[in-house]
Amino acid sequence: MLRVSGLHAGYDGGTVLHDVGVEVAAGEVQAVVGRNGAGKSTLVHAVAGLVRPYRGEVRVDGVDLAGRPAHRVARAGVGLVPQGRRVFPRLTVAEHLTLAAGVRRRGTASSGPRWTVPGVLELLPRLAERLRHRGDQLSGGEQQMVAIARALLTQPRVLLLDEPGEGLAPELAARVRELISRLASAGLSILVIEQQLPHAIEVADRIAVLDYGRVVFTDSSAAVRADPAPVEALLSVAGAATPDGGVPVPSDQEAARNGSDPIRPGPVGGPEEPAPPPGPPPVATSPSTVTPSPSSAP
Ligand SMILES: Nc1ncnc2c1ncn2[C@@H]1O[C@H](COP(=O)(O)OP(=O)(O)OP(=O)(O)O)[C@@H](O)[C@H]1O
Repeated sequence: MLRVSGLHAGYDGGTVLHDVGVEVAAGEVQAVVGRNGAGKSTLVHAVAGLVRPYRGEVRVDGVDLAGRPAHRVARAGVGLVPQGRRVFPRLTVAEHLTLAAGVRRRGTASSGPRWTVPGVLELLPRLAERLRHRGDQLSGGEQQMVAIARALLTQPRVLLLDEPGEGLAPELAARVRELISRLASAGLSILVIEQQLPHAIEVADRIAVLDYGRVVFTDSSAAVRADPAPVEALLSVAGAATPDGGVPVPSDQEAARNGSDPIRPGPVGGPEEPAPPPGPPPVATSPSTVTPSPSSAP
């Protein structure tokens, strides 16, 4: 399982994530939604070891990985499907898979499925037809499949997906969400960044909203489906660019919640400051409805 607690992270001394906490049980899908620039990718990168947290814990099956470099985090069982896929243009699909299969995981044997190249090709049959194609000859969907296959071949217990449907045709994005559900059924803990709330509700067991680097809402997808208004309200200001295309001005309440002045600072907000009190939305605690089934590998 993945347990992130008290996570503060950012860039060049500026803080983007403030006291972030999130838990993902084995077999569970946790979606994180939030407005542009809320810190979603930073969260994924901090978990994956690509951004070094200032403080806080990133525990995978009880072992704190915070501050370890990305390759060691990967070896400890965290797979990343990055935003934009990051497929190598000159390598073939087969080469991508061979490289990934060569990454050895340290530590105890995985309780989940052990992924092999034939296994991922069975899961993603389209790739079997494209083994000789180079990265730059693949469609966006095929590149996404390569990115997922590559992550699975590192034998993750935790899978992080940063906007996996981005740039894909709706039908293909829906297939990726189906695939995510199947991977969770195989026992993985999955943290997925989703831009669209309906997609998050569809794919996830639980939803968390990140706003200005803080978790301001968390509840089951079922609860959000039944009453999406609170989350929609948190996300709605997202598109509210000012008429002149400038920086949106948060309400006073929002500014108070963020402990900042009403005009949002740029990417790095100066030296790290003590986190102001957490925002008002309650943090729900309803349990996951998913039963892990590690033995049901696809
Ligand atoms: N490498 C970086 N160096 C400095 N600042 C960064 C860097 N990456 C992101 N940021 C800043 O951190 C903040 C959070 O960015 P992040 O990419 O985590 O947000 P996001 O919620 O994923 O946004 P989006 O939905 O637009 O992808 C933004 O203000 C962004 O400009």
